[in-house]
Amino acid sequence: LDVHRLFQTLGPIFRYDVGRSQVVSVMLPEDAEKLYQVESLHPHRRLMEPWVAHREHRGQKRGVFLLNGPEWHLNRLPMNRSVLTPKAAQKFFPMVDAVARDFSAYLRKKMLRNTRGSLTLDVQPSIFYYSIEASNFALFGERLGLFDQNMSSRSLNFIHALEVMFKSTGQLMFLPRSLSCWTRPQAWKEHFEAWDFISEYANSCIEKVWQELALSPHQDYSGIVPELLAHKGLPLDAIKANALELTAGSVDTTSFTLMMTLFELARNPAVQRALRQESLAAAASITEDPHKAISELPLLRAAIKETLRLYPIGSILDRTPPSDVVLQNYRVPAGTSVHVYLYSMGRNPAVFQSPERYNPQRWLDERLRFSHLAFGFGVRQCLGRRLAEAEMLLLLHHVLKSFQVKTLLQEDLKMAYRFVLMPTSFPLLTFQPAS
Ligand code: HEC
Ligand SMILES: C[C@@H](NS(C)(=O)=O)c1cncc(N2C(=O)c3ccc(Cl)cc3C2(C)C)c1
Repeated sequence: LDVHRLFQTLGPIFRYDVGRSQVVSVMLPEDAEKLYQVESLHPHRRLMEPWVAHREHRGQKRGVFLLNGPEWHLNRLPMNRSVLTPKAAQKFFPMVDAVARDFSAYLRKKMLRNTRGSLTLDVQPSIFYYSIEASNFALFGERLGLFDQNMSSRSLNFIHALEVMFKSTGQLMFLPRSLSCWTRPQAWKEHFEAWDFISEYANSCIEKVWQELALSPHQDYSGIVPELLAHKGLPLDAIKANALELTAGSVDTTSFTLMMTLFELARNPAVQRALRQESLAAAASITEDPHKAISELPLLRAAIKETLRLYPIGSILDRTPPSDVVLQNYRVPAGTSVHVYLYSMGRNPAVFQSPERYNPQRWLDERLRFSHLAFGFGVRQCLGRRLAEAEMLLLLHHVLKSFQVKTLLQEDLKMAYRFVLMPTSFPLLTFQPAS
């Protein structure tokens, strides 16, 4: 938010020094496009030092997020095949769909317990459980049953470990370790403990699938990680490192985007009604083939883009261009770290008309060039994009088809940057059968 104010006083580009390193900050689509045009086959991102420190301390390999250069490329290609291609999506959409339907049934069951036939709750725990349940099923082919029993302690501990890891990341990522190990020793301790739990959680999921496949080689598709293990496109320790990123990276990202979408739909009933109509019309064909949600729900896809415009959970794109690049008439030398601020881009009236309005239709009406950057750009864009879209599209489709969501709160929510951009608090939402 400070950077957002800086752009308003300094203009669309500025440079600041953090210790020894310089960062150039931009927020216009044209500058993001220039970075895309000069990037190499292995686009370079500055690494998250606290995360790398943990991997080195534990002698663990790194996943694609923490790699650069040829090693990144060697990992990214087999990962794309199992996670990002339409062929892969065709296989895991039905698995996510089953979980989204269970979530909708779970809401209905709780609604029927209420004499007024409505359900008012803090939706955050339920949404977090949904994204863990859906991702675990798509990744490992196993249902955790989080909607059946009440809050399982193992998943609660996993969510808590992620929360501690993200919070300490936000505290440590802007300072060199040589400094922060003295100024924030407690944050480092919490950071490593959280990572140890997260790694153990993800590794136990992989060990179970590894053992099952070793004992009885399974022929047909049973999830993303079994596919990676069967294809042998990567050594086991590289698969473990990447599966850790997919497991841990699929919780807060989709959960907060879903929560912010439900909140905006609750305070924009006209938009919510239009989406309900679209979902009711598409319901039959999505029942027949859940992957059709991609083509049959254009307004809902636009609503997700609109949520990510106002609340980009990955709010800073980071590139180190391999050659000099001119941004806003300044020559930025090769090797300079450049940040693209999506929060400021999304709220810039020069880029989006009446930016404060939640208006998904804008994505269907206007030609918005290089303006949907919420998943990044180029070959280094978000690896989990298709799984994220599946989880968000299908949950919203099944919920909006059957229920209306309302809230008393009409004011904007205060957002905080804890590596993931997230709301500092979240209002009660009320679900009722769609009238
Ligand atoms: C299942 C895992 C997963 C999910 C879910 C996921 N991501 Fe990602 N995302 C990744 C990984 C892995 C990377 C690192 C890719 C790389 O560096 O090659 C990444 C990278 C990114 C980047 C940086 C891209 C770039 O060009 O530098 C952005 C932005 C991003 N994700 C946004 C999102 C958003 C927005 C969502 C959901 C609303 C999301 N991600 C959900 C796994 C995921
Ligand atoms: C929030 C946004 N930041 S970003 C990548 O744009 O700068 C983002 C987008 N997509 C995925 C993530 N991940 C996580 O949350 C996460 C947790 C633990 C691990 Cl081991 C790996 C991850 C990744 C980086 C996949 C984060």
